[in-house]
Amino acid sequence: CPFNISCTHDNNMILQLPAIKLLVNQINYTTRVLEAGDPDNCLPRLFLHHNFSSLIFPFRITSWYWITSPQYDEFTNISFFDCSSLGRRYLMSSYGQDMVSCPIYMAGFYEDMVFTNLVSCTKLSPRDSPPLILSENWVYGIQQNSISLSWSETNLDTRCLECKHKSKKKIILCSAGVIIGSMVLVLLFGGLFQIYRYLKMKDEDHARIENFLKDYKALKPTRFSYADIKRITHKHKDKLGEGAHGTVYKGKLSNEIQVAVKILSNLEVDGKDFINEVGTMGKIHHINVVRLLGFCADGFHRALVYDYFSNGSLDKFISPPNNKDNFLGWDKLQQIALGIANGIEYLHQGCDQTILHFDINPHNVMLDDNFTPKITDFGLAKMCSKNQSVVSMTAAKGTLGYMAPEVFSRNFGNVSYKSDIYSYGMLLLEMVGGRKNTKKNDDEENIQIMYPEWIHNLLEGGDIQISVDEESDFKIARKIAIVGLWCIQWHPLHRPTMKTVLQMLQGERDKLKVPSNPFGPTTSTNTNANIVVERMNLELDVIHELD
Ligand SMILES: Nc1ncnc2c1ncn2[C@@H]1O[C@H](COP(=O)(O)OP(=O)(O)OP(=O)(O)O)[C@@H](O)[C@H]1O
Repeated sequence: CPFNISCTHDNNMILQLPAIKLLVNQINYTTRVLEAGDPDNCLPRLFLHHNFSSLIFPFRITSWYWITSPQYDEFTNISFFDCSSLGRRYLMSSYGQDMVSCPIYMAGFYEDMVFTNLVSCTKLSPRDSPPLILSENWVYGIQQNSISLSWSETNLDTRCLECKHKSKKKIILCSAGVIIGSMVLVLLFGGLFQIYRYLKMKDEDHARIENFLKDYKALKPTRFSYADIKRITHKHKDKLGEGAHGTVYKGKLSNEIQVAVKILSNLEVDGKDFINEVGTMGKIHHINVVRLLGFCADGFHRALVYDYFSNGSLDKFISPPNNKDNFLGWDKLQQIALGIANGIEYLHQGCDQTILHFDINPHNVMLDDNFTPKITDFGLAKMCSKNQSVVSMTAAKGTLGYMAPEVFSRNFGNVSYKSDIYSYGMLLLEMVGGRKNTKKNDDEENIQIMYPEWIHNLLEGGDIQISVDEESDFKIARKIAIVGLWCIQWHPLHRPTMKTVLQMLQGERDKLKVPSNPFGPTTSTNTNANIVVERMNLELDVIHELD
């Protein structure tokens, strides 16, 4: 269409022609005439500047009178006046009508200048356009802001004249449609999102379970072939050390985890240590217990695979505090003492069965990168039911210097979890004193076990061998020493449980009572006293093997 008819929101019909816009008052499709006006109420202005007939193409200007009786129509020369200085409603047209809001006045040849007050207006002479001659009826209509336009059936498609204005009903329907559509969309997307979330959750659940099962499997020690062990240790390339039961090598699992592999010596024919180690360590998990990652039982070859600890074992760090190279500091030593106590408490109380280690000593405590202690070497461990207070033992076992007296002889009482407490006490005293409680004789064969009497001297203020720079350090050293002394009481009944040990280590240090010196008041400045065999002169019971 060369023009456009649309409807405004206040239900007005607008005829948009290429250069001008007219307000349509009515359309008669039968007579093919529409009546229109200037939206600004000033049709004369459109005639002043433009060749009007070209502006309204394809419509033609027409008159109702002319349509009905053209013989009455008279044509006249047109003049234009600018009456803006008069203001509105002042001008009277020759037809006796008020002129409203249009400052331009279109006057016919016979216009009464005085009556219409045109003498007060300025006459305009349209420069570009030729002199305009219009019918009187048109002039009247134009002054009233109304003009009739006709179209011929041939040059206009009637569909172009249909108002595209949406009716209120349509708007309501449309809005309702949009709202309902949006709601349906929201519900649809909401539903889809819920389904997506549900599926995602299911996926995550599945992945979680898979990961759990993977971890769960990894928690159980893996069985390796000897070929695996050779591959893990790169054919025993990196030796970490050698103990009584075998040699330890550094290695790497396929997932780059560093491990320590203990290859048990073939001399160990009955394999009890191996069974003990796998049987106990495979079941337990605690921050202060070394994790057994795997084992190998392949023909005569037996091996145990543990987490690797770069700081090695605690014994490396037991040295007099004035040896600054290896000394960890009293705070760290206290943390280590607490960690080991936690580990032992877990073994005694935290599992289905009580696990007695029987070989607590500084060699069997590994230190991880943060110096968190990890108890290892469960070769001598024994599992017993929780309500079993006494353990039958067929032979003394453990490491000299840390073995409880009752493990040597029943004269001192029954073997029980208190035997581990004794070993732990000895370990504590070694940590405080930075010295061994065993001494090799000249022949290197006989090992003398020393009672750390020096500790009593220390606590009584007589020992000057521990160098502590600060008061707080001295308090830690004193606390560890007192707890150590309680743990190494001759009689198992007098030793505290691990729970009590933990309370003592965590509690206020000043409140701890020093246990009595088993040797009575002594004037000796000797820092060690020989235990059991020499001072107590006790006869040891022979413990018979039962099985
Ligand atoms: N998991 C580990 N990570 C790093 N080093 C380790 C690990 N286990 C053992 N070692 C080192 O290997 C060496 C030998 O250890 P092993 O436990 O065989 O002997 P031990 O504890 O010294 O003596 P024993 O056999 O009498 O218990 C030690 O120096 C120890 O520090």
